[in-house]
Amino acid sequence: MRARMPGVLLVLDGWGHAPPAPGNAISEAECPFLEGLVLGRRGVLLDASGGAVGLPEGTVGNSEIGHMVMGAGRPIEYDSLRVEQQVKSGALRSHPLLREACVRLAQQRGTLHLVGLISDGRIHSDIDHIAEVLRAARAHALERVVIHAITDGRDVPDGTGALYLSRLNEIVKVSGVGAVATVIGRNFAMDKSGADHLTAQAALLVLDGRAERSAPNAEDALRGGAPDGSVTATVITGATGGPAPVRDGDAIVFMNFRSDRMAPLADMVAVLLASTARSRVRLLSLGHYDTHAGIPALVPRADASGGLADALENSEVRSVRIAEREKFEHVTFYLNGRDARPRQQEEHVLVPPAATGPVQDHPEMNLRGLVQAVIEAAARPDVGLVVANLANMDVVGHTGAYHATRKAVEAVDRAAAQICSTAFAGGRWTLLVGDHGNAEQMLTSPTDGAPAIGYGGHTTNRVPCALISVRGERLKIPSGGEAAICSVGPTVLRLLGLPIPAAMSAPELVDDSAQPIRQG
Ligand SMILES: O=C(O)[C@@H](CO)OP(=O)(O)O
Ligand SMILES: [Mn+2]
Ligand SMILES: [Mn+2]
Repeated sequence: MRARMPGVLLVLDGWGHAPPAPGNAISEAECPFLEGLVLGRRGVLLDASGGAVGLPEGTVGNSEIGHMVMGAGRPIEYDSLRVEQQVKSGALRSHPLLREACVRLAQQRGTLHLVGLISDGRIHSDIDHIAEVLRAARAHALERVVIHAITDGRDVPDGTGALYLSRLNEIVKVSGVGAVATVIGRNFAMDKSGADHLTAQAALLVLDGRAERSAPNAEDALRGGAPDGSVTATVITGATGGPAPVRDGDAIVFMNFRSDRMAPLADMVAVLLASTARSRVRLLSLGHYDTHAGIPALVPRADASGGLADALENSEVRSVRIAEREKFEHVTFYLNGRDARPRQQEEHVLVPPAATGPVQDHPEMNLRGLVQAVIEAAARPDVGLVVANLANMDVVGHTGAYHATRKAVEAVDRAAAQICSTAFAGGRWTLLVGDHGNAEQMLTSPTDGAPAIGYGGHTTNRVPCALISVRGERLKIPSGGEAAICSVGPTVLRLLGLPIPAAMSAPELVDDSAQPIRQG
């Protein structure tokens, strides 16, 4: 079926809104098109963080929850919220799978290994969850518990790694059990680019204590001057008295609640264990991981089905999903409610990278290729909806490189303007929205009163959402005064002229009073 009113959904990744200020790479960039959308009457501001989308209150948004709730048309309890609920209720500590693992370890004097990102960025992990599992280990009187610490510097300011490792040592001291056995940066342990040699360094460190260097304690592992995310594999000799290789019968708990960046390591660990006669090692993960290994999760995922993808499929409306590598899963798997089933009416275009090397050296990434793909798809009369993610403000923003991020904003501005005008000329509406803030705030104070330092992470700021419509409709915030990016799914369906499923409880944002849509 052809959509009566075809359109384009552009997710401008990391497009948040904040008042003009130093460190606001958007207000300080030359971006007349985006600025006009926000300042003019075409746009509204939407919540993209905390409880409004299904995250714990006060938590910054992220690309997974952002795309998921846009597609689902309602807030979805994110993994971090579910873990937090289980911590509060005590259910995590007494979880049957954890209990079973601990009982076995206690009987056989095995070692519990915890592998996790050590920060409170709360995008992939929270250091407090480690404290909770250590309490469980203590309750079972486990003698050997070791922590394989992954240093962050992306979800929290770079350079704070040592602070978090000393906080971890405090947690260990208070819980009376555990020791940090190894340290490695997230750029190795949580690589998801498919660079197996990076993942392997982390896997061999965890499994066999294999590393080129050692340090007497965790904080000393950071003394080499590398960014926190790039700390090379280090064995800690002090507390554990040398490496703590995984023996058959041990248990490993992956402590990140988010899957995407931990799944490659978890999978490699599973394969290496099986090939080295350690198949009785119990593997568990805090949240559900999309692995081949099928690792049991302590906290199951929330259902995000019944959203945009199902509605498009049911109405037989064709959509084309377009992104560069970094955000490809977001416009497909996550937008579809973490559902990888192929759909007949859906086409995917993976835009290849334009250049190699540090992204801050080519902040425009491959916007040229992406714009071309969007324009080609939008020209096809059989395509009802084109969805594309313009990743630059997030991907370049994460480097913390301010000047490059401004360039990224300017490149996105030009690309979005070109797409909108071409779509408009072809009779299509375009809805533009951020999935969470990033580029609008690139300074932060790590502790109250401390001077601001550079920061490339996500924010809790609201995000702009704007409509360029052929029929002249505008967006409105429903009475009550607030809306979140969960409204994107129903708004897209409304603009396409399709029925909105009951599961999408968020209000659509099309303002009838400005330009009534003739039904039928
Ligand atoms: O890169 C990532 O893993 C996170 C930040 O840690 O960002 P996003 O949610 O945009 O993927
Ligand atoms: Mn994002
Ligand atoms: Mn990001």
